[in-house]
Amino acid sequence: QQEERIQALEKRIKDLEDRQQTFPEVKYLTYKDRKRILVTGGAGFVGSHLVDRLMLEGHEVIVADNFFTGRKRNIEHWIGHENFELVHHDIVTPLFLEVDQIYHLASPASPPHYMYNPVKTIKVNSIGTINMLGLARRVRARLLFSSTSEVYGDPEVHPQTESYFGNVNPFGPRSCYDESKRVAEAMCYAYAQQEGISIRIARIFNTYGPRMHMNDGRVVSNFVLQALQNEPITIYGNGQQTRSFQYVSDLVDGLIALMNSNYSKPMNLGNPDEYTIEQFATKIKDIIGSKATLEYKDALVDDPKQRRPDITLAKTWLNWSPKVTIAEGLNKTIEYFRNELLVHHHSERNLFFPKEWLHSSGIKTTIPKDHKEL
Ligand SMILES: O=c1ccn([C@@H]2O[C@H](COP(=O)(O)OP(=O)(O)O[C@H]3OC[C@@H](O)[C@H](O)[C@H]3O)[C@@H](O)[C@H]2O)c(=O)[nH]1
Repeated sequence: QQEERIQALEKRIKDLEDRQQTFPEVKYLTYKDRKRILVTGGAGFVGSHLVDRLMLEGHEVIVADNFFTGRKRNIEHWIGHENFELVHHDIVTPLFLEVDQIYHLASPASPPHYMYNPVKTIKVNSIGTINMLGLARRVRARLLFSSTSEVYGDPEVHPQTESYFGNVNPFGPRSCYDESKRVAEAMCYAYAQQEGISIRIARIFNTYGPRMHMNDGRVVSNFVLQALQNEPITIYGNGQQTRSFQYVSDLVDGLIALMNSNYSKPMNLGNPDEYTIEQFATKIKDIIGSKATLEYKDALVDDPKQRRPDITLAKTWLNWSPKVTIAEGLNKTIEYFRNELLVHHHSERNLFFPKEWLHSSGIKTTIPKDHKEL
């Protein structure tokens, strides 16, 4: 009987040991170099990739997220790490923290998500941004605002330069997003002028990659999931509208470079690699080798007809340009969604961690067991 009890205890100890969390090894920064950084929307698609990079670089990171579109599992590999903190918070109510930098990313970004609750979309970008600028003023932190290519609306200038004022419908289904992002840019300008706040504005163009939600509804995740399941690929309108797609790691490089630069006017961050939506559907279908057919649906109201960033400013000021080709980026994304489709139980995890980042900047790493190489 004693023997049995010892065996049971040994099993319990082993189970507990197996459950122990291991973290990717982060760089050590001294207190002089280590920053305390708030990432609003840090559990979202772009936010979580940014958090990975800031953590690996050795900073203290606080994520504030209301989990409207963000997910705990995007950042769960950092929960418990001494440099990391997750706050379940909706920034429409003020937040009092002591930080050096704020990456203000909180906002639904996919058209079906931001149109789902347009009042909330307006609130997060207006009241939420005022609250974050107020926080920046109180603690004298620098704030980077994640603006969007949608400030150009349905552009009549192509490619879009930062000096173009845009062609936005102020009264339509997209206006909750486009106009609230525009007013947020105006708020950043006003706070910089009136209160001396250090601000950065990234106008982010279409971005894709692992950790996009299965229900995201944007074109990349829709087409990849449809092609993988041999379901009809839904093209809105005639498919002749264009978009230019950047892989998420390029965007993260750009965001960090912009934050740490001395450039305080709006800057485009995107990949000028432009496709019609019809071409893009065929491309994804071919890479996957899918039998899916193309299905043409009604066009969306006010859907921009063309979009491509002019990235001269980012090249000049940040020495930044996108590195990941569409083939590389799509392969990683397709692999991620393939794994997502295999998950049937909560215990089957599909945690994505970008391993290539672990090997950059000489960071020595321990890779958590659950993380799948893509
Ligand atoms: O299933 C789909 C989804 C989308 N589309 C089309 O594909 C194009 C791209 O649509 P997405 O929904 O991916 O993204 P949009 O370009 O409309 O908006 C995006 O712009 C830049 C960012 O700020 C935001 O992430 C998002 O608002 C649109 O023309 C859309 O009509 C389809 O044809 N089929």
